[in-house]
This record gives sequence, C-alpha cells and structure tokens, in this order.
Amino acid sequence: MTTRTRIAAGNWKMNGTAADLAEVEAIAATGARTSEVVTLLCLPATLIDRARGYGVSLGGQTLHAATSGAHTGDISGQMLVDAGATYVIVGHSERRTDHGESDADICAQAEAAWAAGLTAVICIGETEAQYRAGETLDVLRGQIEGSVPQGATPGNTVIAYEPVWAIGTGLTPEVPEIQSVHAEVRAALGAHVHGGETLSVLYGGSVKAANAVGIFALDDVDGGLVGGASLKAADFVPVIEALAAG
Ligand SMILES: O=C[C@H](O)COP(=O)(O)O
Repeated sequence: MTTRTRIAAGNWKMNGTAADLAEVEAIAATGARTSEVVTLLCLPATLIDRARGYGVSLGGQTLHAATSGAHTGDISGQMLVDAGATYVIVGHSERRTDHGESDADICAQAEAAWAAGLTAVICIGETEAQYRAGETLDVLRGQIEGSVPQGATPGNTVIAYEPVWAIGTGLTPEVPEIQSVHAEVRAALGAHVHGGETLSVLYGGSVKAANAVGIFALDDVDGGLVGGASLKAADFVPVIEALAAG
C-alpha cells in the first residue's frame, strides 16, 4: 500500500516582509522536529530566497506557464527553483477569480511546474452558490478533468480541496462532509489519471488549531493548505502538530 505524504502547507498569500522571517524560523523549528509531515510555506516571492536554510520546504504561490519572456510582473518555475522553492500552488481560487485563470491555464501551469522540477499543488473548490445548488461534486470533477494534467504522480502533484466559501470566513463544511468530498475527489483523480487515487489531497478553508485535529483524522485528508492561521508560529505550530498526531 502506498503511504501518502502528509503535508502541513501554509499559504501566506500577499502577506509578509523581512520582519516576518522570525515566524518562518519558529515554524521551521517545529516542522523539522516533526518528521512525520512535510512542513511547507508558500511565501511571497520576495521572501522565498531569504527563508532558505531554516529547514522548512518552500513554495511559490503561482507561476507563468512560459519559461521566460515578456510577461511583466510574472514569475517562472525556474525562478522559483532558483530562489529555493520545491513546490508551487497553482489554481488557487484567488488566482482563478482575481486573474481569470481557467482550468486550461492551470493545467499548463502545472506542467510548467513539473518541467522546472517543482511539485504542483493544484487547487480545486466550489463556490458558495455551487455548494448551495448541490453542484459540488460536478464542479470538482470538472476542475480535476480540466486542470490536472495526465502524468500527475505523487512525486509531482498534490491536490488541495478548498471550498471557496470556507476560505477566510471561519466557516467549514461539517467534518463528515469533508471526508465524503475527499473520498469522491480521490475517486475522480483515480478515474482521470492512472494511479491518481494515490495523490495526497489536502483540505483548505479556515483550518486552525481548534478544528485541525478533527479534519486531519479523516481517512482521505492528507494535510491542510492553511492561509490566515499559517502567518504566526503560535497559530501554525499547533496545526502542524495536529497533523503529525493524526
Ligand atoms: O490557501 C489557503 C486557503 O485559501 C485557506 O485560507 P484560510 O485558511 O485563511 O481560510
């Protein structure tokens, strides 16, 4: 049986300056003691290189599908690797909404991540309207088919299920619902990609110390993609520890 990698991933989004490197150091110190899980911080691009050497895995938050060229303000996979990243988030709902990224864009970005040697953390998730309309599973299956490239393996791809309505709101689905959706996501991955059911599937959306133990105990949850509660070591360390214990 394949053992799926358990990952405590923090997404700092557009937060953090050099003054916050002390938080990275404190988070990394705990992550390094917790060998059962990968502790990953997806930092602003300006901080990735500066966070090298703390012993935590580092990731970008997006990348351009091209390797280089006239793309003002964008960053390539090679640049992220050069800065010290080994992972990159692609298809976060904030990128889908703020930058109009489509499933096809995200698929191309994931392939660009692989070409650069990065592991792609591909995000999927339904909106509140889709959730209320009972469309969650159809939406997720469509996003998997459109944004997860053929060739995805546990070595190059992680999936993050993030209900859009749970991001930054303090709301989460009920714990049994998270398990049920993750099981369906895993089945859809298996139907879409050979061996897809063995990919790590993270849950994201208002994860914090108070709910992490229950969520991380679920059979089909392999960790979390954490926003707000990853910015301070005091908040994120208990989340890492919950995953290590789960
Ligand atoms: O990438 C992280 C997610 O968007 C979750 O953010 P949140 O933990 O602040 O709800």
